[in-house]
Amino acid sequence: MTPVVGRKATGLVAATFTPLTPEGEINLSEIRPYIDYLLEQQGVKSIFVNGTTGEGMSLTVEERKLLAEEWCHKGKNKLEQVIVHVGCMSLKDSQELARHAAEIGADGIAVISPSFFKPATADALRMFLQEVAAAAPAVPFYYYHIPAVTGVNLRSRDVLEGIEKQIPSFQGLKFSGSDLMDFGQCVSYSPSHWSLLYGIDEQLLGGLAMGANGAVGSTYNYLGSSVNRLMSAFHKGDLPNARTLQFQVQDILCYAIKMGFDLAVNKQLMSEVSGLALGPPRLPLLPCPQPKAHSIAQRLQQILGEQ
Ligand SMILES: CC(=O)N[C@@H]([C@@H](O)[C@H](O)[C@H](O)CO)[C@@H](O)CC(=O)C(=O)O
Repeated sequence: MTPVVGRKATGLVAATFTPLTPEGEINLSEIRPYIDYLLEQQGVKSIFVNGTTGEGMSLTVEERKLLAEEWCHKGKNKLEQVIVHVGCMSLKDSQELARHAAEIGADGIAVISPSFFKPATADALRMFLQEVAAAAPAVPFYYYHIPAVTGVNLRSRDVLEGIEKQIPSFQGLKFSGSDLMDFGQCVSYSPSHWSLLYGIDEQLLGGLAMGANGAVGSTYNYLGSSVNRLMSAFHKGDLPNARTLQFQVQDILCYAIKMGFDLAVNKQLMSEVSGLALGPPRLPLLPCPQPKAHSIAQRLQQILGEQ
């Protein structure tokens, strides 16, 4: 089978939050202004939807389809890439979402490992990924590694072994892990058309040094402009400046962690910084008290103002 070679994803990719109404229903009307905010205020041109930040696993298949469709339609001719996360606990649900992503013209699909019944080996995980990818064979495919959330600690490098033979549409890896040796081994194994996207925002510089082509993360929703400068400084070889900008991200997150940082806080923080009405998270996540997010947003402005 001829390999599918998609456009290589590079630069910053915002892992989007899912806008909900105060009543907890998906709020599609907020998606157009959200895209405009990312482009105009943060200089972020690509998005990753229905992932961890988007509470994809807490949404129904139908809701995920509606959201993916809205992000793709409203992002058309504006965004560079819309990558849709289609991973589910059920292979059948993942295949349904993969087929749907193909129909709506997604630029890529990504799949996380199932985490209730976990794959016992890298081979088992690759077989799962292969079955999902086969449902949308013309759509560039990414494996999404996030061991702290899934509890699946298989080395990504083992998952990538021979993967293009099984998945001709394989396009890259979204690596949200802290094991830079495993990430480095993935980079050194990768053909040049793959895209290796790093996913721990507070240590992006380490990922870039190891060879990441870009980054996917939640904080690029509201720190994109600053992290774009970090990436440019790195690519120009200006490490002191890149480090200063990375330390700012770390200072913001350290403050947020002290205040009790989780996805609910992160989502409310994005609402505070952007002015978008993203609504509450979905249970079992509990809404973040507004003053907490407000305090983090103030610290963020202060730290960014200090540059
Ligand atoms: C566990 C987690 O949510 N990780 C985030 C990071 O962007 C994370 O929020 C950030 O590094 C702050 O810790 C991303 O890797 C997740 C992500 O890209 C996604 O939403 O799919």
